[in-house]
Amino acid sequence: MSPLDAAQPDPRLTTDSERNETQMNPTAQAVPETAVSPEPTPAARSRIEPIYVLEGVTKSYRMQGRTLTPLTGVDISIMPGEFATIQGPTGGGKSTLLQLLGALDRPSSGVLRLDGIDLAAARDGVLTRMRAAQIGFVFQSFNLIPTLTANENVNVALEGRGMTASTRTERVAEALAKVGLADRGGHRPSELSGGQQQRVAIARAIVAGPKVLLADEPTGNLDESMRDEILELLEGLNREGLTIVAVTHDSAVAKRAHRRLRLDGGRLHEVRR
Ligand SMILES: Nc1ncnc2c1ncn2[C@@H]1O[C@H](COP(=O)(O)OP(=O)(O)OP(=O)(O)O)[C@@H](O)[C@H]1O
Repeated sequence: MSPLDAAQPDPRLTTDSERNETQMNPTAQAVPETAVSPEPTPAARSRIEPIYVLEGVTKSYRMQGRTLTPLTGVDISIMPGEFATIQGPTGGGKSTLLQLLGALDRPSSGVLRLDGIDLAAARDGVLTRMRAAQIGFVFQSFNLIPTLTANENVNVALEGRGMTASTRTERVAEALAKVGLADRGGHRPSELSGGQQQRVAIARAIVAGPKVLLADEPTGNLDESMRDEILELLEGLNREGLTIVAVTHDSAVAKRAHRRLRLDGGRLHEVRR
């Protein structure tokens, strides 16, 4: 079974309230729309819940006596299986929004639900478990540990999950195979190209079977051909049902997404094609 096939929250990582939430709202665990075959009926479609719901999300930072508010009221729903990009001016709050979506920080006000759970109101432990069970992250600078091999870098994401060493080894091998690096597990980042390093980072992000991949400029450090390779990889993962939200300055990336969003003046707008 691939890690993406196992994209259900690990019951050992979920709280009672999360389990109740799942029982009360089974559609929150629905198979992503893009992975359903044949096409769901309109009635079935209406039962698929958004993976993210944001209502009036604001975020302020207090710095040296000044208050800065990069997000002034973000409203959006993202459905399971979507591939969305967020563009916008430098300093416009894109990374801030991605941090909120990734449960790395909380909104100052508003509602931000991931899979039915309001992250704005959740305790720290719930945010930690949501991050571990539901979310994978990819960054522009790959953020691999230089002294570790590709296998070891991917393995880091499975620490603390109560898996046996052999299960972890199997999962790591599956994830590296999925990103096309089955034969590079023993290589350190310095022995890999930029595109290959980003593939390792993507393997690390998907190895635990998240529902959502959040990417901050995933192709920002890559040349055009490597960018296209990474985009094809992300598109393939998305076709298998992974929801992807990527911040990007690159219109070529945004053009490949189902949904283009623009963050401007602290609010998120749909970009018409
Ligand atoms: N932890 C923080 N503390 C204080 N201010 C912050 C913090 N994080 C971000 N900011 C400020 O919030 C604003 C939005 O920053 P953010 O990094 O979200 O923008 P961005 O759209 O991702 O920018 P870029 O495209 O340049 O990466 C900036 O003015 C930034 O200085």
